[in-house]
Amino acid sequence: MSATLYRLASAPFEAACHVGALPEGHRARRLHGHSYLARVRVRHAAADGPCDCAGLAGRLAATVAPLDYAYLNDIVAEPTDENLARWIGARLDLPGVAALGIQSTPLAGVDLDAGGGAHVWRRFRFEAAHRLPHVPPGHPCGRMHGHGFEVILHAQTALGTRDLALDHDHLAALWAPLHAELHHACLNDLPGLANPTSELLAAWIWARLKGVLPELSWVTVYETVSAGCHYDGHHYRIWKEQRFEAALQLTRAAAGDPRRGLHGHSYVVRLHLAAPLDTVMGWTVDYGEVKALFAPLYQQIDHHRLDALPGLDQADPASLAQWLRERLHAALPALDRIDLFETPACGVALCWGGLGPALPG
Ligand SMILES: Nc1nc2c(c(=O)[nH]1)N=C([C@H](O)[C@H](O)COP(=O)(O)OP(=O)(O)OP(=O)(O)O)CN2
Repeated sequence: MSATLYRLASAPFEAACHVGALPEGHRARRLHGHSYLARVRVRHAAADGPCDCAGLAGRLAATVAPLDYAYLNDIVAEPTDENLARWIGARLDLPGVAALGIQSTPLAGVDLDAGGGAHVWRRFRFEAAHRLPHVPPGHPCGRMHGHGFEVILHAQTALGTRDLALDHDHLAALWAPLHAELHHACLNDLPGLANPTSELLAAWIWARLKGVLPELSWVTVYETVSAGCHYDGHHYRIWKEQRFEAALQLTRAAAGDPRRGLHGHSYVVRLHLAAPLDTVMGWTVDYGEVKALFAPLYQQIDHHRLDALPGLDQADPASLAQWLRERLHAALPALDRIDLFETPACGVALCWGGLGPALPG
């Protein structure tokens, strides 16, 4: 199956603003400040040459530099997240931009797609207990345990020429009654959540909100910091994330590029899988099983020199993601996307499933 490769990059900036486009009395009409993060996802074709995600991260950082420690209203008349994303997109001036996003806090942001759509998201957290009643004896999730769950509500809407797609506060207001039910609860005790897997929790939240939020496009549930599930009303997609530490040398980098010499990174790899729900277990694929099936490959890359691995003489993120795909597809047939970050600011997403790339990433 052919795959689509995206370069992913992000760049932070600190800035002050006030947003007059919001209704009278809204707190963001007052002068305030944010630690912003700009994010971009750019489609990369073989004809584009080497897939240099660090180059993209550098270009994005240079593009947002005029916004750093600035009063944004001097630069963008109405500095909503949507307008900041437009401003950055126009100056980045790159072909193949699939999404350009701004998060004004770690809890909220918006991504603009190439078709003029706005994808608004807001992150929430609740602390709860649960156990999974149908797992085999001895499975750790069969015991009563708990998590600091995180949920992202995603809303997709056409933006047109508007300054603002949807106020994040609207998502927060709709979430509030669910938070009251879920926070400090035992999920198994809630009606409809007798088997509270991430998948069934995401579907439960979807069923509760879709009627009052027609723009709802995905619900994301982070069960732990490293694993979670997306649900869009039809499809379940899960991910499992792992970190690894490795060295490499990019012998084909341009003359003078320090990456021609030995260097290293703390990598993050995120494996995404799309599969139908197992109606007995209430999940798609067990996160623990994904980790176990990845383990033999993980042992080859963690605390190793990547360019010494058989079949991987250039260990740039795109080549490494492809290398992992070739070695994982037999063990994990539901795998349909691999995200690989060499730093928090730069990486790739290799996607070959029928569904578009789901956030995060
Ligand atoms: N597809 C699903 N798989 C699993 C679910 C689930 O809801 N859907 N739930 C669990 C457990 O509840 C467990 O607490 C979380 O799983 P896991 O990522 O395996 O937990 P760890 O944090 O312990 O993982 P490590 O990476 O090994 O630290 C299991 N599977």
